[in-house]
Amino acid sequence: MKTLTLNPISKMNGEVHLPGSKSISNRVLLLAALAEGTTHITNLLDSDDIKHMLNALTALGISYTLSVCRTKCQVQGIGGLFNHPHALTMFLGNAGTAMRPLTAALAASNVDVTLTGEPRMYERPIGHLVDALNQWQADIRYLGNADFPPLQIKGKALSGGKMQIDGSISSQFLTAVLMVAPLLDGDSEIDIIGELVSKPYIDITLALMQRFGVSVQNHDYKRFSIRGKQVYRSPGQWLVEGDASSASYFLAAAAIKGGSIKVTGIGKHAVQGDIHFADALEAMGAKVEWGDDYIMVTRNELNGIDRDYNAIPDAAMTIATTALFAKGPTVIRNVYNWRVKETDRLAAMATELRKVGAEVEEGHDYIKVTPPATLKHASIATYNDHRMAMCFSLVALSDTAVTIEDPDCTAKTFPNYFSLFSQLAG
Ligand SMILES: O=C(O)C1=C[C@@H](OP(=O)(O)O)[C@@H](O)[C@H](O)C1
Ligand SMILES: C=C(OP(=O)(O)O)C(=O)O
Repeated sequence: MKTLTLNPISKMNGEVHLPGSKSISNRVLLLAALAEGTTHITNLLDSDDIKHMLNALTALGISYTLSVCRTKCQVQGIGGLFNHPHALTMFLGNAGTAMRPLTAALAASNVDVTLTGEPRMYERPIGHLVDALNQWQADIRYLGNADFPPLQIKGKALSGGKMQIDGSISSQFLTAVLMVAPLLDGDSEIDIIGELVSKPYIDITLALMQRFGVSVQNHDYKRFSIRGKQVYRSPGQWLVEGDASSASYFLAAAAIKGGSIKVTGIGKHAVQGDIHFADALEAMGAKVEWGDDYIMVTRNELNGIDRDYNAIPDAAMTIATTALFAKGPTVIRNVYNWRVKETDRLAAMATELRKVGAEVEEGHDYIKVTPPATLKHASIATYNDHRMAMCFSLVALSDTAVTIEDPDCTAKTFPNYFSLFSQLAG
């Protein structure tokens, strides 16, 4: 297996222009395909998750042109739901932002599609979404285990109406039904069962739908009302914000071993909740400066903090390895759904943090990290989880090297992460 050893780094400094947000890239591609008009997207993310969405759109007959660098894309919208005469099979890798929204959009389209993915995708639950769509009389079958992909979808016109959806495991299920609801014949009223997780991702969905001309009434994240028979209209140009989750590794690196690092492409007005990772770093002691199009972090003494990270589950992983450099313990709370992402992230994080010498308490939905006096060299297993690989690069900001197994797993969201990270070292 390929490994990458990062030698100890004494200082991190510089500026990074962030690749486009994964969450926004895949939403905009889908909305642009369903909209009337042409959407000219710039700063599109070029990574595996986005390739899966693009391949799905190709299979469905959507016309688009992609620039050579794959960060500019011009999408010709079809002004409504998909319509494809032949049965299709689509491989969606491990991209939640492709699998979940496409499941809802295809269930309401004139298509016959089998959705497949990587082995881990077959362990990531989708039952809450399928149960919800069944209340609208969708025809979706499990081809493997009940409640998990692969799925067979015989799409047909759905008329919307009342729906109850469980929001306690993933917000992506709600995102999926919100995006399709305006295109149905009838009005929809969606009630959330349980406490909705990862709420800021719903804000991203609603903000993007708004830019495509459709508004949703949000009753305190407990009920959503959407009129049917609407049309998405392309806003014309779309500049994708930088990826705030990807920014977290650089901002944490600055907090630990700056100097200062400035990330550009996101700023104080960004729509992604993960920009608030910078608030957590500030609460730990780092200095943070916010601009319209940048966030800059400067090193300071770091202290462990105890927080609820339900709103920012992806960036919260970066707090777990930043904790190795803080005084006192750090507690990351209310992240049960780490267990159903690229790997069981609570278990993986606990195992790998212990390898570098940390004392770790792994709870049902939290992790407590107490740093060691000195870090130990270790070979870090990454579980085909891009964020495990990126988080553990921070261990090199010590007097100890770190070896990252299968570093190429960052291709899911950030193929050139390690080269950008190394450029800031010195
Ligand atoms: O909607 C999105 O773009 C995402 C929502 C989050 O998932 P959950 O809602 O499952 O927590 C996040 O972890 C994922 O990386 C992207
Ligand atoms: C959970 C993640 O991905 P997905 O969009 O596949 O859910 C992630 O990127 O951390």
